[in-house]
Amino acid sequence: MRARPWGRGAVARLMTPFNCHTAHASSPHLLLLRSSSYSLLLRPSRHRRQFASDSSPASPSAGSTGQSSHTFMEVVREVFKHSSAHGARAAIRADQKSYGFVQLISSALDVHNILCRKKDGDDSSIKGIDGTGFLRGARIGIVAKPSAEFVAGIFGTWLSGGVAVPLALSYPEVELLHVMNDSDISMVLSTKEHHEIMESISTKCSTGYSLLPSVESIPPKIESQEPLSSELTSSVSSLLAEIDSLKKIEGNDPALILYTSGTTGKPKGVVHTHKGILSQVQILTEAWGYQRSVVEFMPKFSVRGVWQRWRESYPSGVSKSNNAITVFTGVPTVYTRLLQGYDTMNPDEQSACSYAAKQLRLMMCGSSALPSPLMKRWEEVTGHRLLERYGMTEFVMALSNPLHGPRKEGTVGKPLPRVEAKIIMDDGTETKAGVGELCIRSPSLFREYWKRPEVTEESFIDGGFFKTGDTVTVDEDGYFKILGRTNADIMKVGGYKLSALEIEAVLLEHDTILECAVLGLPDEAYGEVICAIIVAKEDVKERAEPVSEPALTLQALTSWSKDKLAPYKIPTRLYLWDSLPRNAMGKVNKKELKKLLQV
Ligand SMILES: Nc1ncnc2c1ncn2[C@@H]1O[C@H](COP(=O)(O)OP(=O)(O)OP(=O)(O)O)[C@@H](O)[C@H]1O
Repeated sequence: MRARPWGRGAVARLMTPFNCHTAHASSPHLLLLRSSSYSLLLRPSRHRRQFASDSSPASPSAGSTGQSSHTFMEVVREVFKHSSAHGARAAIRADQKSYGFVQLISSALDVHNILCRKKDGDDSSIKGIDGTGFLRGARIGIVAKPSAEFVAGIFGTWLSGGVAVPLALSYPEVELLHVMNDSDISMVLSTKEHHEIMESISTKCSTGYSLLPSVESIPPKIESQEPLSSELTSSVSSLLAEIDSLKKIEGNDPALILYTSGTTGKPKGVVHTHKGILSQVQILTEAWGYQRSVVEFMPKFSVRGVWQRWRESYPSGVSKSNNAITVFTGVPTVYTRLLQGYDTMNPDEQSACSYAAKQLRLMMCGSSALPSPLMKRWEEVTGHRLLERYGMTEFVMALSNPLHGPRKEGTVGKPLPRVEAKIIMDDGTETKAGVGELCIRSPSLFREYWKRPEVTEESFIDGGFFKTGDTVTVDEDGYFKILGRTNADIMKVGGYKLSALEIEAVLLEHDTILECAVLGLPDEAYGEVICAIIVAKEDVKERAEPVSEPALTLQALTSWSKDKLAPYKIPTRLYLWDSLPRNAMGKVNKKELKKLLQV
């Protein structure tokens, strides 16, 4: 492994307790693309120069060359070059440590040497490697919590011409084996904490295995904006020369395979290209006003940890900290849990937390429907009207409520810049105001499902629009409303097509109901009947249990629903559960629930 490019002293002169932004992604595969799981924290740069949106859409480079880039790695390289001219820049924070581009690139080159076995001078045993040490699209599995090591692993794979396959830590072994075999992984890279398990699984799959090198962090309390020492400048130059000597990756080359969460079937490998990833970064930078920023990972979600981090960012009555968080994004369950934590605090803590949360620039929500009572309560507590957006593994983000302008409750907003959306009805014709399947065309669209050409073909309609499988409608202002997954949330009851999400939204207004899932169960007379699974609020449960009464009866629910839902939309079966089974994304797998309830 290469010696680190600088000594401690040199690093110490570099670092700036800096102002960029901080992001967390709970699931490694979403790191660069969508912080769709539980939180994304961003803080802005003091410098107004933007990472991508200040450039024209076709010219996303960091700006120093004025040339357009075709891959995210070219952008990273430009930023890296720029950093070397203006001093060190932190790019990532995790576990209270900062990591700059220089450290990340240095580590990425170490990864490249591991993958291509340059160190030993031997021919690599990696399947797919060519004579020049280029991986030619070989798949590299990466197992690491959200961390600098994870990022360096991805960058190192890309520098080597490989395709990164992030492997979720939460996968049970059988699913891990499915993903590794399906994507035909050549080598697995993992951090020390997963060494044992990953080495043994790699052996079972006859796959190469190596540890990810650890990334050196920037020592704390480093003066900001200090120019690089001459020693470091020459290290940077040699790193850049090393990168330049590598074979170039092209925009259309595959970069990532992300496995779908499997809500609607066995996980499929979604292949994203370098060009597509770069487009997604540009689109979101423009739509959500991202600036050059530091990404801060919170490897493990903690209610207390999030509130605490906001309070540290904005202490009451004192000016904000240098590392202040400015953007946060989560799935609805995250906001529910944050509010539960808030409710257990004393009034002083509550007011400090509310004050801190109010100071953030932006808070977003997505991945599943945001219940109205949750949206309202969050606004009361933090002053933030959550920006709801819609995304999917296949194109990452496509629709969003606006950064500036009305954020409409119950909708996911309009198409993002350069994204087109249309609604196709059952007969294949387009509707401008009716109900149908949402189809998306976007520069960020995936290329194909890995090794599933038929499924890929079936998923597109003429003109390159991708069929999302979601049933939607659009209002008079062009805001889209998600009615649900066509094959899981759309119920066919006595000739009516009903949206489970719409019924859930109404039920959640009931005082007793904390969470609910509505689904259709087979019925001979009606085709399907509406079934509601309900989790009652804690205080209601506590009152009901001692007197052995249910927290809610079907009769009570029916009479409450009468003036809120049409008669054919009122559930006719009710289950009271202690909790709803949710996957890592906080989603309920209705296909599984249906199987369970039909037994
Ligand atoms: N804001 C939102 N409101 C309602 N639903 C949403 C929202 N954002 C995303 N979704 C749902 O999440 C889906 C995309 O999630 P993801 O790509 O993880 O797939 P999945 O359905 O969870 O899994 P799989 O593709 O394996 O079936 C969308 O198709 C949509 O049904």
